[in-house]
Amino acid sequence: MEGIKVELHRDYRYTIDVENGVLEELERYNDTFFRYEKAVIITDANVAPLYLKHISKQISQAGCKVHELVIAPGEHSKSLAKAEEIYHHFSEYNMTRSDLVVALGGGVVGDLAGFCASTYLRGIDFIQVPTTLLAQVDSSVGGKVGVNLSKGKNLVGSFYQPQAVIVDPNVIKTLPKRNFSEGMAEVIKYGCIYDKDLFNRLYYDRGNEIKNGLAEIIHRCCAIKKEVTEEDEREGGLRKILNFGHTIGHVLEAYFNYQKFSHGEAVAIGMYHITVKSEKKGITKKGTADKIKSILEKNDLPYTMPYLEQDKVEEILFRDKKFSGDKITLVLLKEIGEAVLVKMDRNQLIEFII
Ligand SMILES: NC(=O)c1ccc[n+]([C@@H]2O[C@H](COP(=O)([O-])OP(=O)(O)OC[C@H]3O[C@@H](n4cnc5c(N)ncnc54)[C@H](O)[C@@H]3O)[C@@H](O)[C@H]2O)c1
Ligand SMILES: O=C(O)C(=O)C[C@@H](O)[C@H](O)[C@H](O)COP(=O)(O)O
Ligand SMILES: [Zn+2]
Repeated sequence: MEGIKVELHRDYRYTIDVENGVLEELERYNDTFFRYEKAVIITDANVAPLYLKHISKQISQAGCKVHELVIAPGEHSKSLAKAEEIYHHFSEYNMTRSDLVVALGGGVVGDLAGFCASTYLRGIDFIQVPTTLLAQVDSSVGGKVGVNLSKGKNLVGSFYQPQAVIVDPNVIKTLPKRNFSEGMAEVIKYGCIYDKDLFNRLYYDRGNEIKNGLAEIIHRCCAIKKEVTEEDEREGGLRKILNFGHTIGHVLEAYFNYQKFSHGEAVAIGMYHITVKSEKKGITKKGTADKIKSILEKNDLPYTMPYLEQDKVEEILFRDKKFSGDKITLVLLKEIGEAVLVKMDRNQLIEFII
């Protein structure tokens, strides 16, 4: 019998607006909000007192009934237990497929709210309003949503694109310094894997230039992520480069039960450590790791690998999503601005990590 062809078109589009003050002018999105009967804004307890009231009012004024859900801040909220709580709230609010979820917060809120939106009723539209630097340059774009398990980062999730991403760099003014540095780790990542000019800008920056030019830097990072995810939405190949530093980073986060290192800090250590190793193996141009270290130091990010017990590391490491069978694709640098994907087995991987 002849095979049955199912041809699904993927002409899905969304806009990422990066603009200082855009949250003050949310009425620009009235037509979008008006399409929905109800909206549930999910945020955390640090962001709520700063921005929730204002956003809630703006969305209600567009004619959409608003519910507010405030979760505890921190990585531990990115869990199946929290997702289940949120599903119960959705059902109390009688959410239907003509309603909307708004993720107002950092990467934790975005990943969790996006995951709930992608799974409740098999999918409700959602909009990302990222409020950390990390979320503005990375997590709000590209559609990876999910939650952690104690055994590993983002082990449960899906690819589910937002309807819009609304980025107001002004909100970064209230972000604590440590959280700003965490976002810089992902900015540095983009420089390492894709954009030598961006890397050099960070490398030669003497202080205020980055902060003064933040909107432009956020815009550049979103544009890079757009290019990569448009070419490879579901991480079949190219998209893996966005995982530079993350193989080690995710191990560090889970190893210490998401308490010692934040995501950005763990990725910072991962980028430096893997580059030191790949320089030694002759894959990366000499001097690259030192350059990365210098930018990490300047941004108050860690780079030293803590002591880790090998069997505990292996238990987490071998669940990395870049494994296919017994081979993993590791993201390394050829030089600054150019990533390479290298396939290796478990033993070779251990050599890179320990
Ligand atoms: N989906 C993706 O593609 C992707 C990409 C990168 C990272 N991530 C995920 O993102 C998460 C990390 O995100 P994060 O670094 O934004 O952490 P986060 O969401 O925990 O936010 C960091 C802290 O900043 C506070 N905060 C947020 N906005 C603020 C503001 N404007 N003013 C004051 N305080 C504010 C939060 O309450 C929190 O305490 C991790 O779970 C990581 O795995 C996902
Ligand atoms: O969008 C991507 O693709 C990334 O890898 C971006 C990463 O910065 C991000 O931390 C992502 O959540 C990692 O995804 P995972 O699939 O490795 O868990
Ligand atoms: Zn990341």
